[in-house]
Amino acid sequence: MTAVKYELIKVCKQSGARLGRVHTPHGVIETPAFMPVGTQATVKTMSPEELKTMDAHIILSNTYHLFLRPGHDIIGRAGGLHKFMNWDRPILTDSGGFQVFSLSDMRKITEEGVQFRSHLNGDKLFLSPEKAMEIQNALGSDIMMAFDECPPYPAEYDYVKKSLERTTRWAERCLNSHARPHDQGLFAIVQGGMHKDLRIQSAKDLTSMDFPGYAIGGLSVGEPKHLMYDVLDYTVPELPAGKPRYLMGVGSPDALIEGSIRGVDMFDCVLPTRIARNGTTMTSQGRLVVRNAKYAEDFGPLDPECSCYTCQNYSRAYIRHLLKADETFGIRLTTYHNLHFLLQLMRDVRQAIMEDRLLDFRDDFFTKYGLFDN
Ligand SMILES: CC(C)(C)OC(=O)NCc1c[nH]c2nc(N)[nH]c(=O)c12
Ligand SMILES: [Zn+2]
Repeated sequence: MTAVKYELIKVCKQSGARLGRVHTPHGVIETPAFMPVGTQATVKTMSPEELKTMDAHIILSNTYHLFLRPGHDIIGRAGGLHKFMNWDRPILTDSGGFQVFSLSDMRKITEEGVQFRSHLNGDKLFLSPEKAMEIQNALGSDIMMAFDECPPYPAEYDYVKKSLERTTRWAERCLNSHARPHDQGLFAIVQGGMHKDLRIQSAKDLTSMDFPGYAIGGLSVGEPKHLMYDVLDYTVPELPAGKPRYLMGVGSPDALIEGSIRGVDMFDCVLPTRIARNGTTMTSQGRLVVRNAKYAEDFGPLDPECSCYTCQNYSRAYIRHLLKADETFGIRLTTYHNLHFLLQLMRDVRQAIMEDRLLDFRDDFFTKYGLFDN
């Protein structure tokens, strides 16, 4: 019995987007959902209480990083990741495959798995489907990701085909080796680059194994956005309507809306936390770089339409001062606002689906956010 179940609530009559719920051992996720990223067992500078105040239903963490430091065995002995980081809502852990390819060099891929050197101390390490399952079981995440290869972009057709076929074999090994002591859900990851026939082959092979959910990997890797949307247009329909669809690494406001319209239910992205650290914020009027000198005496909030803690209590001038003075509180304020902005955007998307008007919502949002300019 898998304790991760998708409940389809309704389909938007105007856009075809879905409103749903993902039930997990640690609670329910309203979808479409944005998942804040907490790679090293923390959503940078945010406390669990602040994440609950902005009503994040689920956060991400990462097998590769936690395997390297502090070690999944320590976290296991601490009682698992929920206890270790004091987060009692759902956690999704990425499988580490992607991070090996993007973070460490000196790596060697074989059918068995991937040999690589730690990007921290150069230690020779090895990750395989079985190892990735062992680590995620020790972490006790509610949703685990299968061990996959995210091919570089662009990549040769033959390489992408060989890679997706190995990713499918790896997914099967995860399913078979995946003992679910915590009733964890295991999502497979569809690959296939930007090739329609390969994406459909990957989706068909994986859905024939009946996973509790399906992720779409290998996108948002530098391809133009319209190409990502084309891939979604022909890949999402290959996935079962009764299971969640998770688009990995995607999180700009326009991509969250366009992905929801194409039937995606879950998203994650480091964007809101990463750009916050260099003083870039997302507001209803578009991006605002609060470090800019023009805000030195701007005593208004980051976003006049935002109800978050940052916008209720602090001015652009104050936040700019903190960032210029390298005061950590400044990054906490921009991070809090950016995460709240995307979580609020997804609440508005869910409301628009409920009222069958998501396409109208998209047009209004894009006009205000200045997305028709670029
Ligand atoms: C470049 C960024 C990170 C924005 O996006 C991607 O690389 N997108 C793809 C991606 C993100 N996270 C993944 N995890 C796994 N297992 N596999 C993947 O393909 C991906
Ligand atoms: Zn705000």
